Amino acid sequence: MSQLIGTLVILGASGDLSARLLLPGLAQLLTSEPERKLTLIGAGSEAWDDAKWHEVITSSFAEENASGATVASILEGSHYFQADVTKSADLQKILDACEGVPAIYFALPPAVAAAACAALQEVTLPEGISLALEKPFGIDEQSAIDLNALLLKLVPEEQIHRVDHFLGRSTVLNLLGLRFANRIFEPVWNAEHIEKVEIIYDEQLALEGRARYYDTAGALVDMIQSHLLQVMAVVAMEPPSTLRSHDLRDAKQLVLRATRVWQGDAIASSRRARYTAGEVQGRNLPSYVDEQGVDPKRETETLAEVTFEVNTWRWAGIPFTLRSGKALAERRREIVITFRAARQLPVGLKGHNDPTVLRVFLAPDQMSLEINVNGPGDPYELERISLDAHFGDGQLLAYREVLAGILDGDSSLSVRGDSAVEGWRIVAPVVKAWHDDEVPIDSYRAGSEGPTLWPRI
Ligand SMILES: NC(=O)C1=CN([C@@H]2O[C@H](COP(=O)(O)OP(=O)(O)OC[C@H]3O[C@@H](n4cnc5c(N)ncnc54)[C@H](OP(=O)(O)O)[C@@H]3O)[C@@H](O)[C@H]2O)C=CC1
Ligand SMILES: O=C1O[C@H](COP(=O)(O)O)[C@@H](O)[C@H](O)[C@H]1O
Repeated sequence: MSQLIGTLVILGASGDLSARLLLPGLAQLLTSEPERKLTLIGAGSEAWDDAKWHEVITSSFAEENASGATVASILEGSHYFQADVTKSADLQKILDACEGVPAIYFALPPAVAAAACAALQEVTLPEGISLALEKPFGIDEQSAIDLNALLLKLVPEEQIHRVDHFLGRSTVLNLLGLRFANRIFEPVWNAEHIEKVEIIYDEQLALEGRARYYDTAGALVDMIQSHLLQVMAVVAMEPPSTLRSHDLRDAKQLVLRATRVWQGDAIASSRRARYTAGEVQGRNLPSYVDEQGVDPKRETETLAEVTFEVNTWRWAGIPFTLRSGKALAERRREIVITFRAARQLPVGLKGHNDPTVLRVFLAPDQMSLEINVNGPGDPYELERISLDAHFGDGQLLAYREVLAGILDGDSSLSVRGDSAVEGWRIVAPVVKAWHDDEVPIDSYRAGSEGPTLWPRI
């Protein structure tokens, strides 16, 4: 750890991301690495004072049982600024109060974050300042290109962190270790031996009061355009020679550049649906369209599934299906690699020649390898077993890793500008087909496994 940043400024400090994810992540980081020295500044439109801000920090830190001298000093030295962060004068005042090199975290709605970046053009920026932006980065390919151009007028690429907390996950690093530190996987990690790849992120959580953002995004933009395509890029990348930022990001970008909707047919290779009233884990949920702040005319999907192809020598012809949805029966967060079945079973072996399946589970980090063995009983009869393993500590918060990257100036796990644009390019045909109503919006009961007619993956 060699920390470059002296002050972390959270713009949008009164929002959900700040209280629920950023502050607990910071608490975990500072508790486990007490040698870090940091000043924390919060800014937002709410008329809070320092006392109210300290209350918010204290309550978020308590969730992680934060303790230690750094944690105490954070509270003591932290200030809150009521500000309109789209005004240069307000931003200048905040930056003038920073100690050491600041990092600005834009925990703001995307349009406000873009306006705040525009306002930074009129501000004197301290040398070395880092800018951390949340997803969605822009609202389409062109706006992402424009936002990149604006950011690059302010700071060099190395000082921009386009946060994708799925890349902060130790699971993704575990995936690299699994693939590249074992001789048994890499030689079969290709179209010759793999039949299909699925990346599934089913949530039991529903809208959770986030209509203001979610109703204009939907599951495709919220999860597939950003997080799941990034995870797919890690699954499909060529072996990087180092884990340094350039190598890792180049390898991911090569995958994304080669990716398009399956057979170029956005209508046939995508599905969308929206939940109706139901019960999830004992919670009664209204229909999505009846949630406060939702405009039913937008036809926002809460479940999206899209199949892509990666047109490289390694992957040509292999479907990569990405799915994510809310208010589903089960929480499923897994990467499923289905291998091709054995070419031929020796005559005499009975039972199914089921393909080997490798499942990598995301948070908590686990894996299972489902294989055929000659189990107990009839030794000629094949049986299915699963070799299960837990990767290290499943308790690390993704935002702890995100914040560590920002504070240490390590952008290897954040999304590079060209990658952010590529994500929009890849999903654009699906966005258009859905917008033009060429793919019907199905429905599913909250607490179910999804629309009954959808094949289960
Ligand atoms: N919440 C989550 O689970 C996740 C969120 N994200 C991303 O994080 C970002 C923020 O999301 P979230 O926290 O949920 O959103 P919220 O709406 O909860 O918070 C946004 C905050 O920004 C403030 N704000 C808006 N406009 C201004 C302004 N002009 N000046 C100062 N403050 C302003 C809001 O204040 P006010 O309410 O007073 O307008 C609010 O405190 C989004 O890009 C989202 O996609 C990413 C991953 C997960
Ligand atoms: O970015 C987002 O991610 C969460 C899912 O991530 P998790 O780490 O909280 O499981 C998702 O619920 C949310 O809609 C999305 O904006």
